[in-house]
Amino acid sequence: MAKFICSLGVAFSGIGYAIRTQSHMRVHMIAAAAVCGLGWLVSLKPIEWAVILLTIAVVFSAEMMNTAVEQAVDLASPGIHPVAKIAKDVAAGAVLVAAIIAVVIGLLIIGPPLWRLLFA
Ligand SMILES: Nc1ncnc2c1ncn2[C@@H]1O[C@H](COP(=O)(O)OP(=O)(O)OP(=O)(O)O)[C@@H](O)[C@H]1O
Repeated sequence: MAKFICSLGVAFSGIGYAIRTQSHMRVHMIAAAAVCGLGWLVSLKPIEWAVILLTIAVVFSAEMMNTAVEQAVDLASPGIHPVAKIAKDVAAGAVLVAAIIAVVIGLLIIGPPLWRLLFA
């Protein structure tokens, strides 16, 4: 049990580090809060909330994995190296893919009811 609590502690510490140091992480959090607010406004169904929350989790996780890759690469290769560049660029690409898909999912799920609420 103590080991589990310790693992939770280090995981929360990792989340805190990402929020404190990564401006993109804070942008994702603001976007997630805005999406949740809009979801509440249009009264999403439980399954729609599930998809939105899963999407938010994927984006947050991708950003945190990107941060982990950046730190590991800086530790392993403090100098400029083409392989270090590839590792960081691919990790950043993963965040971009997740963020683009998240925007598409948000538009598909929240777009139609929001449109009706505003213009119908
Ligand atoms: N050691 C390196 N060798 C070669 N290129 C690097 C190296 N470190 C960073 N780069 C290049 O600079 C880019 C930015 O790297 P950096 O570590 O500054 O990330 P960042 O801008 O802090 O990313 P984020 O904004 O997500 O935190 C990388 O995607 C890569 O193209």
